[in-house]
Amino acid sequence: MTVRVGILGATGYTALELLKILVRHPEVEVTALTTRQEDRPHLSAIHPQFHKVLDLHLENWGPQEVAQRCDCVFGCLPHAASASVIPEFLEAGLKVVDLSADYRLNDPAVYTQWYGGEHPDAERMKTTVYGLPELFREGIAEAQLVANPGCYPTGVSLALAPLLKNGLIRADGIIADCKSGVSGAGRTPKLGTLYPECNESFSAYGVGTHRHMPEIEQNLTVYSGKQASVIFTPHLVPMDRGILSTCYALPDQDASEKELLALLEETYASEPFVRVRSDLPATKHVSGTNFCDITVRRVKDRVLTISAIDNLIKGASGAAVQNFNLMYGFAETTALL
Ligand SMILES: NC(=O)C1=CN([C@@H]2O[C@H](COP(=O)(O)OP(=O)(O)OC[C@H]3O[C@@H](n4cnc5c(N)ncnc54)[C@H](OP(=O)(O)O)[C@@H]3O)[C@@H](O)[C@H]2O)C=CC1
Ligand SMILES: CC(=O)N[C@@H](CCC(=O)OP(=O)(O)O)C(=O)O
Repeated sequence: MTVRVGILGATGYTALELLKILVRHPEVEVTALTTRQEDRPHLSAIHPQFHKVLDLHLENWGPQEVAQRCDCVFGCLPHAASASVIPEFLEAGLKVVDLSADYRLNDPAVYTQWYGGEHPDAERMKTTVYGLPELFREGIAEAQLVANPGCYPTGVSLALAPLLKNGLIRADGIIADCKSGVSGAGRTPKLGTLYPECNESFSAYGVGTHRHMPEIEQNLTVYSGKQASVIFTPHLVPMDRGILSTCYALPDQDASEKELLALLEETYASEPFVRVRSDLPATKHVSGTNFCDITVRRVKDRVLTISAIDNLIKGASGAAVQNFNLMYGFAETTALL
């Protein structure tokens, strides 16, 4: 079976990583790439990596033109822009994996509080399946629309959720201290991601206000059944890619480091993309892969988790293909290992 795939927002970084994976996918033919540019740029002019690999032009197509050529689309658009077009693809019968934040939260009021403005498709967001298979596999295979998780919430939730659910850490007082490479901010130019602004500099941003805080809390709360409260602080690190998340939690039971590690190992024993390890994860160990590496430590009166992902792969495009594989009944690891 060949699935005809389109990518919306094909000039960006997540689209680039998606294409690198999809050209290796035996069941996929890429048939549409969109941009707002009017001059039909060739793919190799936008992403020179595909010179003599994929002979396609990017087109300023709307949903109807894309829907005629595709069975499934990956949405690589900014939030709000995404939800303004996705309903048309769903009405045309296509499957959609949305990499934006538009369908991740399940409460429209929380969306309005953190993203501003009314959600353009509020009823649908309440019931959209959240595509983090290791924690919420149920429903992905049958879903027409899957909300791909945020990059920071992926690393943090995979590390903390099993410990919380099993009563090993408390739901209150959690701190998630996270560092991201600059590609996390996308390819669209911004002052803060210009080379002289971010090179040789390490800075916090979005302190107390970052929109991934409610997404992390939602994941932990839904998975564990306990109302989680998290202080999330992201930092920008002068590297291309990768996220390292160090999380601090109060123990709920006096479990040893060995017991904490054993719980994580047991939880993820059959998960191909989560590697629980006793040594310390690093972004370099997962760069270019769909792995999330996790460890856990007891330090004084705290439990610490440390996890590493590639923001563009397990934090975005790799996870999107993992969801796509589940939605079409392909082996979950297809094109990803
Ligand atoms: N970068 C990352 O690590 C991660 C990103 N994400 C999310 O994935 C999505 C894509 O991210 P990323 O690829 O990094 O972003 P980029 O900025 O690299 O690319 C986004 C693309 O969307 C198009 N676009 C921008 N604004 C609009 C608009 N108003 N209407 C329609 N199209 C628009 C642009 O294409 P053009 O100008 O050619 O029209 C642009 O190339 C975002 O929602 C992002 O938040 C999620 C997880 C991780
Ligand atoms: C370094 C950097 O800027 N990272 C981005 C990551 C967000 C992202 O891409 O996720 P969404 O899909 O939820 O927007 C940020 O903090 O906004």
